[in-house]
Amino acid sequence: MADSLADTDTLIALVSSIVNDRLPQVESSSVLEAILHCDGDVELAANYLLQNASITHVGRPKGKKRAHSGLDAWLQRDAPSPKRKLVSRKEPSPEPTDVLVTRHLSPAPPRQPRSVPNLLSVLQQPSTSSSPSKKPPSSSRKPKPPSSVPRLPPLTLPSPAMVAQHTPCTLHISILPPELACKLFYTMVDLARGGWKRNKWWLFERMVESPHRTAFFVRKDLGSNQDDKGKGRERAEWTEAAQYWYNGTPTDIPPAFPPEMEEACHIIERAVNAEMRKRTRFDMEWRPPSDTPEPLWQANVAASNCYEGGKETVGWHSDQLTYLGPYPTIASLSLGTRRTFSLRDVVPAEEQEKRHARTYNIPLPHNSLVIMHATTQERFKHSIPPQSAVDIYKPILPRSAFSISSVKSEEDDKIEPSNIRINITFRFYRPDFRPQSTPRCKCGIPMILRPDMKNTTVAREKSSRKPASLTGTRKARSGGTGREVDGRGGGSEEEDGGINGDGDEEPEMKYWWTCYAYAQNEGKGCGLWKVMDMHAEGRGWKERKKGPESLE
Ligand SMILES: O=C(O)CCC(=O)C(=O)O
Ligand SMILES: [Fe+2]
Repeated sequence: MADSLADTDTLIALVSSIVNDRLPQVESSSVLEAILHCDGDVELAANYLLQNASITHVGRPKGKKRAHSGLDAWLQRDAPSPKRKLVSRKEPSPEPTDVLVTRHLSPAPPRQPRSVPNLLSVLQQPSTSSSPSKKPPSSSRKPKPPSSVPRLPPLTLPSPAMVAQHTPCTLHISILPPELACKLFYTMVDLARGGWKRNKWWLFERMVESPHRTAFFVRKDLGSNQDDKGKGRERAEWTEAAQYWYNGTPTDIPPAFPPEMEEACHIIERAVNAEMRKRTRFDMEWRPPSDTPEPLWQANVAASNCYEGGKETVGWHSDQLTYLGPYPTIASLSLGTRRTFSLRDVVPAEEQEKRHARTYNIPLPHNSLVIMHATTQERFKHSIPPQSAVDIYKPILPRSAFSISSVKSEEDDKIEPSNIRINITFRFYRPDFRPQSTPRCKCGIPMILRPDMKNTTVAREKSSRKPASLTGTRKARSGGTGREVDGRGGGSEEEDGGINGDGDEEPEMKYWWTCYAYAQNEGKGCGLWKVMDMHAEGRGWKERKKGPESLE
């Protein structure tokens, strides 16, 4: 998916391009690990890699032309990079032999003052002007807390209770009947082997590739009360949207959910709706029309990832909201080998001098579901980090128990241990964010929607806002759920404004439409961005009430 890969994979490609002269063979998992250790600081991560590769002299070999001078020039324009001395550490002790082993970088060096813009903030923050602009952000250096503010170590959240306490997610163990989970695992592994792709996109002058394989599915039986024509139109539109899962690459018509996925989806929908009914909702969240029997949440697409071994990863990102809209709920099923799902909160601009972000690690066993509730995409980034070792997953039944393949072999009777993790994210693409409504940039390409995670737009507008709204913003950020649970059920539009009161408790999250052409257009785009305006764009349940010209 375009969104999910842009952030950290952008960093990976940038760091790789810097160290490439000296470390042409460096693996993306090692680069990623260096970036994680160095908190997203490109230069520090590059130096760290070079240091770990026992290269003592940082600099360019004489006479060798740098391949990406444009990018380098851009990186260095802000501040020249001084040479840094980094401490070299030892490799960790050898891993046990019954697990997969990949090369593991040593712990992070002591942090150094930054001299190169942090690419995460540069790439994600538009300029402070609210009009469309292609100017890069004026301030790329984030304020940092004084050294007296403690850095909180990563916290492992092994239980559903701890996940709910610290994050806006819920964890559901053994969500599917064991046989169904096992069968779905086999089905997805076979599909992945049959041709799932690594996402590819342009980064400046270089084509980069995701460190895992992926696929996108559209649900055939949407179960809504639309007629066949309506359903057909909706399917066609989401098919068009599918290419954005592949970073804007035009794609074939995505396949329908396989039967096992459909069966799993029904169970997952029940769990998601039960959970959503316990939570209050945001004004900008989706509400089904009051005259339909539709549940609060109904998956109409699914994206799947296959990670083979501990080296395959997905970098820090929040999911692109182009079709999900604000405050989406995403249900993420894990099958196969247990991997760690990491969440890290994004510190808003107004708190950046007061606290550090914290990483939360959730081990996800086979057949577990993480529901990323509203605010997860707005307040946190998530990743599947590389692991030096993974546990082997042993399916409970052999393939032959399911007659999955038409050609039977003796192998089908054996239970093969696996180092593969399959992830399926069930998603609801909103009717009021359907592709025909996506604004286009000057390149003529649909833009992508991203949340203003750092609240830079709100911070800018602070002076013109009423104090109650500020309280609401903070309230929604604190605590695990990111909002108050009032135990009310339902939450159809008839409750009219009651879901978050008069809006005072709703964080004033802003969203930006940004040019996305660069991902496929050899790294070139127009850089256009603009703030999304639900009202002016006719989106959301309030606009739906206003009449026929609205989007639904
Ligand atoms: O594999 C996972 O659990 C996360 C995948 C993910 O974040 C994504 O596909 O957007
Ligand atoms: Fe994601």
